[in-house]
Amino acid sequence: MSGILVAGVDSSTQSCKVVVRDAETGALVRSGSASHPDGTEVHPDAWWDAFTVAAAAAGGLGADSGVAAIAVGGQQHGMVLLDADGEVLRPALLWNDTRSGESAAALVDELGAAAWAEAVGSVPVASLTVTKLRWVADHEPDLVGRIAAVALPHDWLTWRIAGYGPRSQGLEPDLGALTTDRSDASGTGYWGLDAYRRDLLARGLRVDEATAERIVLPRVVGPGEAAGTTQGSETVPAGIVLGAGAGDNAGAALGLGMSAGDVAISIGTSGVVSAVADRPSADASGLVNGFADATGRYLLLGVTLNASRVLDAARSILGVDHVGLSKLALGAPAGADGLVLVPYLEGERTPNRPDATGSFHGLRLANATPEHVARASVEGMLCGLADGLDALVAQGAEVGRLLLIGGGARSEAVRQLAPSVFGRPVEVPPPGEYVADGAARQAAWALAGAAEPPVWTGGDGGPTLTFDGEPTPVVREQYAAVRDLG
Ligand SMILES: Nc1ncnc2c1ncn2[C@@H]1O[C@H](COP(=O)(O)OP(=O)(O)O)[C@@H](O)[C@H]1O
Ligand SMILES: O=C(CO)[C@@H](O)[C@H](O)COP(=O)(O)O
Repeated sequence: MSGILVAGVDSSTQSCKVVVRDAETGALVRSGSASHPDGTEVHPDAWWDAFTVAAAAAGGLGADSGVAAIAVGGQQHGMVLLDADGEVLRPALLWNDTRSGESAAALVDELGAAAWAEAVGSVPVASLTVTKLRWVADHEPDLVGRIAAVALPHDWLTWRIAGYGPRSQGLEPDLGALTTDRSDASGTGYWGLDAYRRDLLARGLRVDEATAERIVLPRVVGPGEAAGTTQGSETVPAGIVLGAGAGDNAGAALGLGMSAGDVAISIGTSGVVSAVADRPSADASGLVNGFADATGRYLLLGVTLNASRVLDAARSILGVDHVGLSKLALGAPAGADGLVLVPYLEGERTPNRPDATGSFHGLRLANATPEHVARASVEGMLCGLADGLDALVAQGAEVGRLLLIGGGARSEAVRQLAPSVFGRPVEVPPPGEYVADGAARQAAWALAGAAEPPVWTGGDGGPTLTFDGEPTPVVREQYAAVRDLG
């Protein structure tokens, strides 16, 4: 142990988690978390409030805490609009807010899917920030002229931690101090993998390029670079080094130490299949997002809107807890005797169906049991992810290990059924906060000023478990037969 500590933050959809680790070994020293409000439209102040509670639960960041650097991983794509006084112009529209589905379709019509994929690595869907800007231009046009800066959740929280904020709260609204990193910038739809595309920002907002030039976009801090140091506030003292931070999926890749052949399957609010790559990708089908990672490489992502909350919904239907749902699911046969859940409970992004709803198919007297409903829920959610894995493979991703992470990976049923649905063994690293860990590693990297991220050996979470099982192709076959029926 070095005695020097670093903090990593995961400001995710449902909560804020803070880990404090030893800068040299990476050993976990303290952690804390706090919930975020429900909903797909959230005032950023709620992220700050949750951060302050989570940081306090993690022992605080005060001068005597030993924390010398901090970085923030965050839910991607959320649109934070600020005016010249640093005031939030409207609640942030989150990645899972699908009201901009028509705006996404319009943007794709205007340029063509292939041109978008070439320009920014992704074809716009409702999740991407640029579609939310178009929605504002079309539905809240009075706001457009007041936009002085556009930021993402991790950018805004980093800025607040640095000590900046709205003038009305007595803070310095220095918009020029906003920072981001390649990974999060690459999810906006107006960053061309090495520079902002002001023309696409202008297109999103329906303004001319001169106007788009005047809007502050966060400075893109390079991997391992420091974004600055904190100014000092009630929660965070002055002089703490700020790492660049990252989009949560890039943060998880860094936290897991993913290399070629590793594919992470994250079951959080979003379901994410991701792999690091040496080259950018441009999937004109729109199934795979070509983002950047947090180390200077790239990240291929297949993302669904429906993952852990499908299990939460099944628990609510069946009136059971997590353990109860697993027991029920494991009590029915593979394929749930023909009962299939297409789990588009929040609309869907992959495939692009922002207005879809979920549906059960194949319900008969014989399979109308809690066990079958539980089984179909777990299998339906996993089938959505398996489709995402296929899309990544079609883009050339190499699949060596499958690593299952996120809150849903704690489910015994998910662990046991995933290998049969994916047709491959699955590794489950010890339960942990891999996004926050990745951010902590970034913080240590920025603090060291080294060329490469630190190699951490202070493992603390227990063994990685391997799950295997006979492939059950019938599960995916019957899912594929009804998936597109609506
Ligand atoms: N044992 C468990 N089994 C299944 N799901 C779980 C379990 N524990 C937590 N979860 C689910 O994990 C989700 C939160 O996971 P997390 O990865 O933190 O999400 P996010 O990053 O989107 O905020 C919640 O929907 C919660 O119900
Ligand atoms: O939209 C994406 C990635 O493109 C999501 O992965 C969000 O980044 C939210 O992540 P969670 O809060 O569900 O972990």
